[in-house]
Amino acid sequence: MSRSAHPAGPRHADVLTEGHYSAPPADLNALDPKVWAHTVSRTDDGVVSVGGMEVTRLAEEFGTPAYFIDETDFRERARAWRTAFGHDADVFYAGKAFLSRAVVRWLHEEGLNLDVCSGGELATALSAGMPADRIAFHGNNKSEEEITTAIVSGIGRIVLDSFQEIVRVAHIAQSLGKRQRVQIRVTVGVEAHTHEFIATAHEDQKFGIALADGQAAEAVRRALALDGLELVGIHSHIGSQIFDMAGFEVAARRVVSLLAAVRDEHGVELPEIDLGGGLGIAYTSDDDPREPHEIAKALGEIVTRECEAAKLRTPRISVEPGRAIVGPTAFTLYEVGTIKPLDGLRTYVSVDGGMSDNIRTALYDAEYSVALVSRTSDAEPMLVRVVGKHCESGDIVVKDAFLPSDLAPGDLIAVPATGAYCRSMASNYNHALRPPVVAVRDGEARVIVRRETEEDLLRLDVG
Ligand SMILES: Cc1ncc(COP(=O)(O)O)c(C=O)c1O
Ligand SMILES: N[C@@H](CCCC[NH3+])C(=O)O
Repeated sequence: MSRSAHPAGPRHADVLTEGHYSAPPADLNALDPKVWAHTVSRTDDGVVSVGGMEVTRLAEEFGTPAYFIDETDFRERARAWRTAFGHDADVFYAGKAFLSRAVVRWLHEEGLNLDVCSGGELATALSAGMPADRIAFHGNNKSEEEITTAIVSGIGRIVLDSFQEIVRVAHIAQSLGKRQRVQIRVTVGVEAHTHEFIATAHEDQKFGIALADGQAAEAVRRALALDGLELVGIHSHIGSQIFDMAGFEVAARRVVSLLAAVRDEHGVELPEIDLGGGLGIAYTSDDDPREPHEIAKALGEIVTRECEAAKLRTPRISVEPGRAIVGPTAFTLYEVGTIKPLDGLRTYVSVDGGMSDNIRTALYDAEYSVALVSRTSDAEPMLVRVVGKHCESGDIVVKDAFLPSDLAPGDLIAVPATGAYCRSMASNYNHALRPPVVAVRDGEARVIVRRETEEDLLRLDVG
């Protein structure tokens, strides 16, 4: 990302902080469709609307901070993934990105499957009517209780993450008189180009069983020998917020070579491979994500080519996009509070939320965009840092951005692309009340996850 001098005069931000900022956009009132949900636009009076509802009205009715999710956009993106992969592949939405019962129903209606990674996500999915056989269960440390519940519910597959878990799941399934469909998660030894904390295919991290040193082959050997397991495939997930397809290509190639090795050793052709999620989205105008049909085509071609070369039947492919479906469909609406210009640096704009509703900036140095949405402005751009109200100097929502210099307390600003890993990673730090998620569609808004109350907090405090 390029750096530029601050338009309003001499600034020392370049030397004094690690912030990265582009030149201010030509038009601060413009909303880049790359980062905003599909139905977001400005009305003639300058107020931003989503799903046919103006944010000023939404703020009045639902308060701030709040997440607004564009249901039409969510459904369109889910459908685009399903149709891109067609009948020969399955799309499992990764519930960790954001899960609620309404979301489960939308997914079910749009024909997607679901990946869960905890008993809580499984309970949410089942309670909203997702058929158990369309659910996959992930995690590096599933409890015996979670495994039992999953098997009893008739879950479609459990993704085995370690040697110990192979034995554990087999034992539980057998004691329940069942044979559980499973995949083995392997680490293919790829360094995905993303933040260290969200890269998962290199060896020195907690997920999966390494392909290296014959470990994955040994895991297959053990799984095939256990009566409680029906080994149906191999799983790889290389990390998250990735734009470069090269890592997926290497992963696909290595997984197919394991399938060939399994066929050669055991005479068994495993019928499935899962290539995980991890596809990046646009958080700022500098990001250029790929469309689902491009991704589907690229992955399908590699797998087919590699299988032909290895004389294998092409396995059924599945993928697990989370962020790429839900991320762009929501924004967080905040009310501006204190505005503090720091001479020679930037202006700190405090909002009524912060790291409790979006931890990603503090955790991953994530970049976001921001816009004034309750009105337009022709004022000069000012370099801002949007910060929350928590007791941390790292409580930053948007590290570097431009907002109009006439910004005032009471204005509404919105941060787009907060559908993934914001509400799902929200916390009660400083006893913050987690914001609601409001679904907007065709001029109607309804709460799908309500705002927390002080009673909710106190209910857990039984001392
Ligand atoms: C196993 C697995 N599948 C799918 C996902 C979803 O990733 P993303 O939201 O980046 O698509 C994750 C999270 O990174 C994951 O760990
Ligand atoms: N929570 C991460 C992604 C990790 C996904 C789970 N493996 C994020 O916000 O980007």
